[in-house]
Amino acid sequence: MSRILLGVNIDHIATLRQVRGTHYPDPVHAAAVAEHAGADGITIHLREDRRHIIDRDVYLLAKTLKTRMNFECAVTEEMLNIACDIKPTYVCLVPEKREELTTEGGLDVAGQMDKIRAAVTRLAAAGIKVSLFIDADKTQIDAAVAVGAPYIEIHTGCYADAETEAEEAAELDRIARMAKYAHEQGLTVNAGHGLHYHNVKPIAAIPELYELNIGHAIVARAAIDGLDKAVRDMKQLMLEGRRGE
Ligand SMILES: CC(=O)[C@@H](O)[C@H](O)COP(=O)(O)O
Ligand SMILES: NCC(=O)COP(=O)(O)O
Repeated sequence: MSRILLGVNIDHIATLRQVRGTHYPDPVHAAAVAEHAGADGITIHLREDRRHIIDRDVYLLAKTLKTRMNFECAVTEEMLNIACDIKPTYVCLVPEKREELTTEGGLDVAGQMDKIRAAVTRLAAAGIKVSLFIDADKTQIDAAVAVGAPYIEIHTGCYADAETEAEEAAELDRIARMAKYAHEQGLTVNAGHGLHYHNVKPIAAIPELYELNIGHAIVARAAIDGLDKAVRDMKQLMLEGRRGE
């Protein structure tokens, strides 16, 4: 049985911080905890609107991570400049829409080959391993090979959002077939988006997948699992305050 790796996406630790403009919770701290718990890598998405991860996080994490950074970003001059400056182990190029709630689909590599090839070439020249976040689609896989990307990440959002068992099974089958196809083309194949504790096992069973990137569900689980201690700690501090301690 081959190994499958977990990249923990900590974007939504930063979301909690940004919605209140506080200094906590700190994604740098969260990354250290995730690494201690066995994360094989840390994924962050520096969105152009800085809605969660901010530049300060990226630069600090580049210094503090013990594993490796998977830096997700849009294909813009600003983001490519930051990537080449910090030189993470991986850069995953993703599509971005300003108003979207979350990433809605894969990058259209086939529709902008020259632009993506130039970005891949530039990042590779800086010593970065480049991944393309794409749908489980043969045309996009062929395009990823053609532009010289060594990695892809298959967008699992359609599988995660499936409303019926039949739809979910069809999406799983498509992801499994395309992971095999991409692997046969020489690509290292990752997957992610929308994976959670009830849908991850069938995806993890696909033998060609090298790593899964999972964030929202892990952060959500942490909030519930940590709530008991968090309430107890607050009550204890209140008691100490009342006693004048
Ligand atoms: C590309 C991807 O799937 C992740 O970066 C995800 O998008 C992070 O969460 P948000 O979409 O909420 O920024
Ligand atoms: N690229 C997918 C990712 O990093 C995590 O996505 P999600 O688990 O937060 O939906």
